[in-house]
Amino acid sequence: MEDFFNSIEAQYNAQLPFVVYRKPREFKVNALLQSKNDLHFVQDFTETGFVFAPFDASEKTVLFPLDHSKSISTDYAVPQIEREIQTSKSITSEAKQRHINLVNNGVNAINNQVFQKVVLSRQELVELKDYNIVSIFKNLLNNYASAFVYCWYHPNVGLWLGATPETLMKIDGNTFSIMALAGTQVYHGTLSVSWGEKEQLEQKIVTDFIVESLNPFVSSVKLSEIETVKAGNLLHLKTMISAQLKPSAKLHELIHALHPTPAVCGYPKIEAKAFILQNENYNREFYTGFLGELNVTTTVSPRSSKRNIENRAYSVSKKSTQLYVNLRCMQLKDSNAIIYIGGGITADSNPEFEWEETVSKSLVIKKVL
Ligand SMILES: C=C(O[C@@H]1C=C(C(=O)O)C=C[C@H]1O)C(=O)O
Repeated sequence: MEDFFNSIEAQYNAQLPFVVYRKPREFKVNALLQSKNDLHFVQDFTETGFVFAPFDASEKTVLFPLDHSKSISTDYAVPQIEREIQTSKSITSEAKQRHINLVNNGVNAINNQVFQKVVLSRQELVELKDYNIVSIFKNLLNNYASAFVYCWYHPNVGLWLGATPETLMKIDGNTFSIMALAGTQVYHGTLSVSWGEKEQLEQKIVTDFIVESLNPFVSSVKLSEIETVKAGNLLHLKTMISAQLKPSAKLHELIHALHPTPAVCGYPKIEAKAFILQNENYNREFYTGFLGELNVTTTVSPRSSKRNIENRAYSVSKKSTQLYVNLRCMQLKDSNAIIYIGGGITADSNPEFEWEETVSKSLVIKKVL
C-alpha cells in the first residue's frame, strides 16, 4: 500500500498528471498516472478514461485517456475514527456581507420571476504553511467513507481534491441511474429529522428537472422514496432515479441535457447559469463540474461458484460510466487551499441561514487540512 502512495507522490513531484480516487463505500483506491504531461480533452464522450469537467459546459472537459495512462490500485481499510468537527469563526464579516448580498440578489431575481431556484456559491482561502497531498488525501479517505474521494492533478490545469456525496450519473450497459440531492441541515446525531418546505421544494425542483430532461433518452423511469442521507457533518434529501437507456441515447447529449442540474445551478438552467456567471464574481472552474470514469470496460461473470464454472464462458463485458458532481472540494494553489461552497436559493431563502450553510459545508474540507 505504501508503494502505491509513494508512486502518487513521485508522480506529483515529477509534475506529471494523475488522478487517485475511491468510490463511495469501497475499499479499493484506484489511480491513473499519465506518463507524459500532454493535456487531452473530451470530444464527444465516446472516449475511455477519467474525465474532469468544469461547471461551465461551454469550457473543455479534460480527459486522462486510459491508453495514455498507467492504472494502479491498492486496498485501503479506513481506520474507525470519525472526528467531530469544531466550528471555526475565522471568517471575515466582509465575506459574509458579500455572500448575503449575493443571496439577496438571487431572491430578488426569483421574486421577479427570472428563475425559480439558483445555487449561489463563494470561495474561501485557507493559508497552508506546508502540505503533503498524500496525507490530505488519506484524511479525506479516512473521514468520508461514503463519499467519492479524489485528488486530481494536471500541471497545466491545477491540483484539486474533494469528497463529494453526489452522483451525477451511473451507466452500466443500458442501466442508468442518477441522484437528485438537495436541501441541507447540520447533522446532530440522528437521521430522523424534519425538513422545511423550502428544502423540500428545492429538492423537488432537482427531481422534476432530471425526470423531464431524461425523457427523450430513456424508456422507463423509476423513482425511489425521498430519503435523508448523511454526508460528513451534514444531512441532505435524496431521491434515486433509475431508467433504461434507449439504444439511440448518446452520452454527450445526455450529459448536455443534465449538466449542470438544479442541484448546483438552478432552474430554469439557462437563466440560472447566466445569473451565476454574472453575479458570483469569481470563476467556479471545476467546482460543481463533474468527474469520474468514462466508458470503462468491466467484465461481469454471472456466477462465480465452482458448480457453475462452465458459465464463465458467458461472462459479459459491459461499458460502465460513473460520474460524480464536484462538491465539497478545494483547489490547492501556491500556499493556499481555495475551498468552494454554495447552496440552493429559493424564494423563501433566509440570507443569514444560507451563509451559515456555506460555513458548515466549508468544514468538510477544513477538517482535513
Ligand atoms: C452546492 C453545494 O451543494 C449542493 C447544494 C445543496 C443545497 O443547496 O442544500 C445540497 C447538496 C448539493 O446538491 C455545495 O456543497 O457547495
